[in-house]
Amino acid sequence: MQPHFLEIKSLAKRFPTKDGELTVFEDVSFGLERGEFVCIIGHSGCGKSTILNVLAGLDAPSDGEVLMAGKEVRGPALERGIVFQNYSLFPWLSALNNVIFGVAARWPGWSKTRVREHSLRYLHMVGLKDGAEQRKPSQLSGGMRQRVAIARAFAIEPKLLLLDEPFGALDALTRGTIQDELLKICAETHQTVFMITHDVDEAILLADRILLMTNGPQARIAESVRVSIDRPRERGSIVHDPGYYPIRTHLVDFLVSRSHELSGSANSGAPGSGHQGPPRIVDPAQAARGASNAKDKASSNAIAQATSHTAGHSTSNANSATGYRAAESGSLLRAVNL
Ligand SMILES: Nc1ncnc2c1ncn2[C@@H]1O[C@H](COP(=O)(O)OP(=O)(O)OP(=O)(O)O)[C@@H](O)[C@H]1O
Repeated sequence: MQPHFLEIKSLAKRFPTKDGELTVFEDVSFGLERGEFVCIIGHSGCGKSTILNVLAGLDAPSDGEVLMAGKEVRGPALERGIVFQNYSLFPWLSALNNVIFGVAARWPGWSKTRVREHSLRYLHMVGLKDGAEQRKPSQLSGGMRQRVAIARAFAIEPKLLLLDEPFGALDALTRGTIQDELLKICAETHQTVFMITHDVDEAILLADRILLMTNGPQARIAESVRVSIDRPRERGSIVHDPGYYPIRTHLVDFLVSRSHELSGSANSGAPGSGHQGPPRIVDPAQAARGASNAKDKASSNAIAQATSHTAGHSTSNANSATGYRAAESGSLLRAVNL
C-alpha cells in the first residue's frame, strides 16, 4: 500500500503532574494525502493543539512518530507553515514586511524585487491592498491581521499548512469572508492543510475529511468522517446539498454523546471495548444517499407492482396501497441493515 504523504503512527503524549502522569492522548494514528484538507474536532482539552504542535515539530511525542514524505519530523522547518488564533505577527513590521520576512528566509537566493513581488501577490490574494500592505499590525483590524498571518503562511508555499483555530477570534462576518478566501486559495494552490476548529459548519465547508477526537484524558481519534460534498463549495448554498445535514448531525451527535462514550477514560479497564486502532471511516452523506435511493427504488417498485395489479387482476385500491407500504418498508429495512 502507498504510504500517506503525512503519516502519524501510534502517537501518545504524557505530561508529569503532581498527581502522577497525565496521558493526554494515546494510540493516535492517521494519514493525510497530498492536497487534502483535513479538520480535527474535539472537546476543549482533548489534545488537538498538542497534536498540531507535534506535527509542526514544536513539541515531541512521548510515543510514536510523524513522517512527512517519508522523513521523520524532528523539529520546526519552513516546509511546514503555521497560523495560530492570535496572529503571531511581528508588531514592529508592516503587513508586507511580515510576509517578506518569511519569504526571504525560505528563498535566500531570491532578489529583493522577486521577494517583494511574491509577498505582495499573496497579500493581494487575501484581499489586503490599497495601502493596507504598509500598515503595522496595530493599525489593522483583527480580520486584517489574520489575513496577513494567512498570506505569510501560504507565501512560503509549505508542504503542509497547520491552522490552529485561525478564525476563532473573528466576528462571524469577517470569519465567513476569510473562509471564502481560504477556499479559493486552497483550490488554486492545492495546499495540504491540517486545521483545528470548534465550528462544525466551518469544518464541513472547508474539509475533505474531519477527524473526530474523543474526550481526554487518554483521548484518541475515533472516526474519520468523509465530507462527500462536491467542490467548489459556497457558504450560501452548501446547506442545500443533501449530504450537508447528515454530516452535520453525525458531527453534533459525536460531540454531544459519543465523544464521551468512546473516550479512553470511560472505557479504561474494559478490554475489547472496540476503541483501539485507526479511526473508523464514516461517510454520512453517502449513507443518507443510499437510504434515499433505496426508498426511491422501493417507491417505483411498488408503483410498478400496483400498476400491474390494477391492469392485470383488477386489484382493489386498498390492496395496492398495502403492497406499496410492504415493498417500501422491506427495502428500507434492507438499506438500514447494510
Ligand atoms: N506542559 C503541560 N503540562 C501539563 N499538561 C499540559 C501541558 N500542555 C498541555 N497540557 C494539557 O494537555 C491537555 C491538552 O491540551 P491542548 O491544548 O492540546 O488541548 P486542545 O484540545 O487543543 O484544547 P482547546 O480546544 O481548549 O485549545 C490539556 O488538558 C492541557 O491541560
